[in-house]
Amino acid sequence: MKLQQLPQEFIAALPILEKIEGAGYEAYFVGGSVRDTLLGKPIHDVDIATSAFPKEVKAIFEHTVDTGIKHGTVMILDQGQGYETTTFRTESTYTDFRRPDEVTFVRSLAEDLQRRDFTINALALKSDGEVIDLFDGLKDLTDHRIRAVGKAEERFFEDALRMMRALRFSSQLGFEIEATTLQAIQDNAALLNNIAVERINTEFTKLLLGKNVWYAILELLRTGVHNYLPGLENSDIDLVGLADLLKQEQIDDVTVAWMLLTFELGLTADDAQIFLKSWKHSNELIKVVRSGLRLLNQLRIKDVTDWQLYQVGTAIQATLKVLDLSELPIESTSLQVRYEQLPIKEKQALALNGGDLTKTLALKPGPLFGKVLATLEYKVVMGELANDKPVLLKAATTIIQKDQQGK
Ligand SMILES: Nc1ccn([C@@H]2O[C@H](COP(=O)(O)OP(=O)(O)OP(=O)(O)O)[C@@H](O)[C@H]2O)c(=O)n1
Ligand SMILES: [Mg+2]
Repeated sequence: MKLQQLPQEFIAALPILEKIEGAGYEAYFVGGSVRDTLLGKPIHDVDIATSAFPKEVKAIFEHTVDTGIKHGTVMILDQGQGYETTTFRTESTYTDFRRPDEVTFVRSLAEDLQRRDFTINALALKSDGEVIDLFDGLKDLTDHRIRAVGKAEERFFEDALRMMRALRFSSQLGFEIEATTLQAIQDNAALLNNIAVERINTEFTKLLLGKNVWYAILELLRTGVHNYLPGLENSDIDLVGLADLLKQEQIDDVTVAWMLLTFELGLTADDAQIFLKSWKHSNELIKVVRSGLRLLNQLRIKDVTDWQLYQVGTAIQATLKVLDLSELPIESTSLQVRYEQLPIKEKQALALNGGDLTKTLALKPGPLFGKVLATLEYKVVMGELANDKPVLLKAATTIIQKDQQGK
C-alpha cells in the first residue's frame, strides 16, 4: 500500500529520511504516528527507525543529542525540531519483564518490527509513502483489532506493561482485543507486579480518558488485570458500576477521571489520598480530588450548605463534571449557579483582613485573631454578614468583646 498524501509533520521530516538514505542506509517512520496517520488522526511525535548505527547517524548530521544512546536512540535537531531516531534492534534476553538485558543493533527492519508490541504499531512508512506491513497490521487497523505481533506471551514477557497498553489502545481507539492476545493477558497479568507504578499510571489514565473506556474496563476485569493495580483488587462491583456510567461518555480531564474513580470506589477524602499516593499522583491532583470528594460524599447524603460549596474552591469545575458523570440524581447547573453567587470565592476577597484587625481594633496576632477572621469568613459566605468593611469591623468588635467576657 502506498500513501499518496503525507501529513505535514512527516513532510517536514522527509529530508531527514532522505539524508539517511543518501548515506546508504534505510530509514522509516514507525510507531504511533504511522498508525494514527492511517486512522486519519492527528499525530504528535514522529519516530524514525534506521539501519544506521548511532555512531553512523551522528556522522551524517551536524546537530544531534544522545537522548538514549545505549538503546540506540539519537535525537536529530533540524529547523528547531527534534526527531528521535532509533537504530533497528532486537532485545535478546529479558529477566525482569521490563527492560532488555541487552540491546542488539541489527540492519534488518523486519527484525526490528518483529519485537514491537501490536501489529497496528508494527507498521513502517518509507519516504516514498510505501507502507511496510509484515504482520497484517493494516487489516487489523481496518477490522479494529489489537493483536500482538507473533506470540503474545513472548511480547508480554519482554515488557509486561504491554498488557496495560493493549487495554489502553482498546479504550482510545475503540478496538477489540483479539482472543489469543486477550487470553495471554489473562494468563500473565501477574507480571504487572514487575512494572513501575508510574508507567502503569500513564497507561491507566489514558485508558480512563479513552472513548471506549467502558469496554476497556470490562476487559480489564475479565482478564483480572485490576487485581494487579494498586487499590483496585476486589473492586469488581465498583468498576462495573463505573463502566456502566461511562457507556455513552468520554472523560476529557485527568483530574475528573481520578475523582470519578475514587468516588465510585466509595472512598473518603483521606482514603482517596492514600489510594492516589499509591499510584504516585501529584500533590496537586490529590488536593483537588480531596476537595471534590468531600462535597460529592456530602451530596450523596443530603444537600450541601453554601459553606461546603465554598470550601471546594478551585476544584469546583472538576467536581461538577464528576457529579454529572456520576449516578447522583443532582443537576450540576443549580450548584454551579449557587457557587457563582457566593459573596466571596476565597479568603482574600474578605473586605477585612488581619491588618485591619491590628490597626483599627488593636488586636494582636494569636488564637483570637484567627478565630475572628474565620468567623467573619463563615458568616459572609453564609450570607449572614455583608462583605463590607464597617459591617465586618463591627462584627469583629462584638466577637472580641464576647470572647473577653467569656474569659
Ligand atoms: N512497550 C512498548 C512500547 C512501545 N513499543 C513500540 O514503540 C512504538 C512507540 O511507542 P510509544 O510512543 O510509547 O507508543 P505509541 O504506539 O506511539 O502510542 P502513542 O500515540 O500513545 O505515543 C510503539 O508504536 C511500538 O511500536 C513497543 O513495542 N512496546
Ligand atoms: Mg508515540
